[in-house]
Amino acid sequence: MCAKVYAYSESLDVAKAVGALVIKSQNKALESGSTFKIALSGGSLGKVLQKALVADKDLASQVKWDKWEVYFSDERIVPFASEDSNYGLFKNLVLDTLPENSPKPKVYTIDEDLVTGKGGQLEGADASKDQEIAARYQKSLPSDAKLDLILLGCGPDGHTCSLFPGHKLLQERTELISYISDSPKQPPRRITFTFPVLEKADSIAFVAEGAGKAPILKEIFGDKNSQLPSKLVNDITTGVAVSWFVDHSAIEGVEGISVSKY
Ligand SMILES: O=C1O[C@H](COP(=O)(O)O)[C@@H](O)[C@H](O)[C@H]1O
Repeated sequence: MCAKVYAYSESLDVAKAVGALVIKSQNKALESGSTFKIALSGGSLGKVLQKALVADKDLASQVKWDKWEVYFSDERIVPFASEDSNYGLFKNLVLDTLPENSPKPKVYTIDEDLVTGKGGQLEGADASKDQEIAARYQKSLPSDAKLDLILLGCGPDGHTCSLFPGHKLLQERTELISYISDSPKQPPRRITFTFPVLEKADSIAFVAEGAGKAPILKEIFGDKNSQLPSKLVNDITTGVAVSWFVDHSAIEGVEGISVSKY
């Protein structure tokens, strides 16, 4: 495992470091291409992105939104207006706060019509529909499925994206985006990146903060035999650069890491 760990005492400093990584990754992508392909997660990452890309005026001034192509590493199968929507979180905390005249990114979302049907209400669980939602989202990926940067969270159980411990999706090698109907974390219906997409990325960065994450980070970094999803991402050997941006409370008592400052 060669994941780099960047640790800070203050949450704002974590956000600033994540913002600096995003800008560095953006500029690297634009040296050789016309767009910056980034995948975002939901959960606690929402507020980190708001601090990094909106509230921090220096970093915000460096974001070339019109060059961005935004994907979601996982998405809950709920209406966009739901508080559970990862897209809805990014829209509320970042997109809707951009100035009226600001360039806007191209954002790839799941097909909400498939989520709500004609009635506009969330329809019941239906594996074939969730498979269709995943398949359609997979079609929105770049043809080579290569993303420049994937920002991931790490749940208290070690899940990342919507890849949960012990789930068969950890072994999925064909579908780039698959679905889960029985997520152990609410809501139950989700789509998620699978490892073939993660393995193709140029760079992956986890963001994990708070003492509540220390126990799982102890396993992720301390147990070489751990099969936790976040640990398996650390173990990817396809050349993707994996890093962690944490606060000191999240790594309290965690062994097996050498801490840097970004
Ligand atoms: O359910 C989810 O959880 C993970 C981790 O969230 P966090 O709040 O513990 O950082 C998140 O990365 C993922 O996008 C989300 O669907």
